Amino acid sequence: MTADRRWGREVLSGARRVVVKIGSALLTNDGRGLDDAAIGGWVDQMAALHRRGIEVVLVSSGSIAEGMARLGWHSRPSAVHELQAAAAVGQSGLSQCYETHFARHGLRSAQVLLTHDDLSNRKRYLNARSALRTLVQLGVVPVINENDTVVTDEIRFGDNDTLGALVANLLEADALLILTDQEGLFDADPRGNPDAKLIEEGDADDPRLDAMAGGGGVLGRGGMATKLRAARLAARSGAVTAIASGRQPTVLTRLIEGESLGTLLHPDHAPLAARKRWLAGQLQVRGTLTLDAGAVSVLRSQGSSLLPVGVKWLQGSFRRGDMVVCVDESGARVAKGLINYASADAERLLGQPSQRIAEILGYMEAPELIHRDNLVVL
Ligand SMILES: Nc1ncnc2c1ncn2[C@@H]1O[C@H](COP(=O)(O)OP(=O)(O)O)[C@@H](O)[C@H]1O
Ligand SMILES: N[C@@H](CCC(=O)OP(=O)(O)O)C(=O)O
Repeated sequence: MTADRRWGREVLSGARRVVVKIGSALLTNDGRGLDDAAIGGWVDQMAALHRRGIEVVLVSSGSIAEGMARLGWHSRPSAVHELQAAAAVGQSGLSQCYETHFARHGLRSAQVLLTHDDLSNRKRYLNARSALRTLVQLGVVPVINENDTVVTDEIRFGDNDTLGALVANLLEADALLILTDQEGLFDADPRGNPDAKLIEEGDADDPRLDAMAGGGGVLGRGGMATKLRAARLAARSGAVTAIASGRQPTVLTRLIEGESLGTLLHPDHAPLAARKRWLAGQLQVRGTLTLDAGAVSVLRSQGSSLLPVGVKWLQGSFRRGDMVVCVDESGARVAKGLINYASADAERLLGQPSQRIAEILGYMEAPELIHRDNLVVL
């Protein structure tokens, strides 16, 4: 993957707006509260980027670890309400820590806590976008985390890599810089494979990367699997993703200067329109449609709407307007979109030409199951 040199590191040198994500594996002293000195070092680097005129948005984990330390808890609780309480206590500490360090550079920071709902409801998504844009225009560094105290397990980002990518989409950032406890993405998890080799550069959508990226460590949540997924999401708005060690001295400045450090994952396609990116970022999917080969081909090659005639099977219980995923006959994901019919009605339309919809259902909402404006090919 390093042999293909069509990309180049210089893309980072031209970045005007970056999202920096700092993971749990780095932020805490082995799970015992925040590593204040290390955080101070990253803030120094972010301030240096800011001085160069680069807009910086930070996504930072660490609330639960800091909350546990403040509450004197030695092991991570498993009960949700305890985790939520720890997050509430720890988030103040996290915010305070960043504020103090940014203030040393004369910079203001702002705490922004988001939930999946904030980004899946289109109105709230647009609100979040304008608030964040305003903060950035004011020269403030937004410090974003998931609002762990109010989210339920069913609908959460869980890992902050995904949140970082969605923020990169939201703000059309040029780059997502993920700092973690490894030098980058290796061809196998270096924890169990001492001979694993660093992937220096690649295409975010390269399917060969899937087998390499494993799960997370004790403190982190998603591991490389969620970082790879984040790179793919970020690529949808044209952002390049760097995954690098937060322990490398001046890692952020060196990345921006184009130094060969960590892993760089490039977008392989033109950025999607904002609405399609929003669709792609939706995590909650209510049903699955299995498409025949013809439907898969027109969706992929022509960006067509999905008609009932091309759908073979359906799973799940959903309402009109819910998000469903479309797969091919081997189960591989092809597209996602908002469906025009509830599952009970959609079921009756499978394999049928659109002209028969009114006759079968007694009404016709639309000739297609998913209109192409509401469909994103994955
Ligand atoms: N192919 C891989 N290359 C590098 N790290 C990997 C790989 N697969 C799994 N990992 C693991 O991912 C971990 C980093 O992810 P995680 O623990 O979630 O950290 P963070 O809190 O920074 O998101 C590493 O400690 C590493 O053990
Ligand atoms: N939102 C959580 C962090 C989630 C998390 O650990 O994510 P990650 O840093 O991607 O492994 C917190 O602040 O504790």
